[in-house]
Amino acid sequence: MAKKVAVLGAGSWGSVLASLLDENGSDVKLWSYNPQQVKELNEQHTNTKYIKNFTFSDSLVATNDLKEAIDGVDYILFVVPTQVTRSVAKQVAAILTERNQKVNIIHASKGIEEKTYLRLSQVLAQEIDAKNRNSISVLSGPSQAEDVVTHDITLVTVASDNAHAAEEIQGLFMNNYFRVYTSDDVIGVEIGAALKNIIALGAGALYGLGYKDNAKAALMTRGLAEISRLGTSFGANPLTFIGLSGVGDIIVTATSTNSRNWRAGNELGKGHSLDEVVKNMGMVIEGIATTRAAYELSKKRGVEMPITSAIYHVLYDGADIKETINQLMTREGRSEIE
Ligand SMILES: NC(=O)C1=CN([C@@H]2O[C@H](COP(=O)(O)OP(=O)(O)OC[C@H]3O[C@@H](n4cnc5c(N)ncnc54)[C@H](OP(=O)(O)O)[C@@H]3O)[C@@H](O)[C@H]2O)C=CC1
Ligand SMILES: O=C(CO)COP(=O)(O)O
Repeated sequence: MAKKVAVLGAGSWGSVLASLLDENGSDVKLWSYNPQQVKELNEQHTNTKYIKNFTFSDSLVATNDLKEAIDGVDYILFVVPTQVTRSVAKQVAAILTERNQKVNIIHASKGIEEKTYLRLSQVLAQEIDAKNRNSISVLSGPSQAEDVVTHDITLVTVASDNAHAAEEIQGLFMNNYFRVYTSDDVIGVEIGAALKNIIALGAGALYGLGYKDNAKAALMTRGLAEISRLGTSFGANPLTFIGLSGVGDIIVTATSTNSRNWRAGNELGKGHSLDEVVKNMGMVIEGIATTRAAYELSKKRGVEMPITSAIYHVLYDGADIKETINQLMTREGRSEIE
């Protein structure tokens, strides 16, 4: 029997994942808090603000009513921006508790919550009572929505606290263009996914400033080194960082001109202000808040993260980008592997 899935968040990624699940035969409800967007999805079968030149199948149903969206579902997939995940989870939790309903939770968002420094599986575990959930899983990897919607070959990972749930979710999403691997390293997958956005911002900025391929490779490689340092300090498996949600996602996000983080960095590199960049993007640029969260987290944990720190000072202290790059390059020499 078809699994019932509620997809919460109808931005680029939520609507494309909902479409993929619908295509795979799941019974999908796509929830958006924006009634205009729901109307457009149900009547025109388009989502023009977020996914250009694409018509969704008329079997994909959107709703503005959260109670209706999650009624009787097997899975709830959260795909709202990181910093609003807690508020949506609170609303979901109240409904599940009232109905005494038990579900499997998945999220596909990429970030660290500001102030609490929590990964999203931790946020969801705090908000949704254990008696209302069987499992919490994260779906992540190099997967630009714009490429998934055109059926480009895409490989991702589902990491879970429950091996059986990971395999079920793998089956739910897999098809001939979307291949899913399982993992038990929730910490590594979430940290890799969240922090690669910082590196994508940096890669875009380097490009905007006129730096070339060597600079990009340097940033991506040393960026991954510091992400791994932070991740392993929390107990992540180091091998996760050379997998899809580590190096894989850095490659796509730090090189794709579709990446919002890369594009934002590029605009900053060309001299535009952060306010201007955020205003013109009209979509979430997760790396901005996650840079601050990761910077503060690295200080608290005593983990050295020079690239994150440099990008933090550019974003939040108005530091000059060229001068910041010069400071990074002229630090004392050291061994590559420490
Ligand atoms: N886009 C991609 O290719 C990929 C994105 N991701 C991750 O998925 C997550 C979502 O990204 P994406 O879909 O691209 O983001 P978008 O900016 O495209 O869309 C965000 C969606 O969230 C909605 N939203 C904003 N605030 C709230 C709120 N308070 N409550 C409910 N809904 C809200 C927006 O509605 P409104 O329009 O009304 O503001 C919009 O529908 C991010 O963490 C991102 O890193 C992961 C892999 C790929
Ligand atoms: O995470 C992504 C691809 O894997 C999408 O990144 P952006 O949010 O930068 O577009």
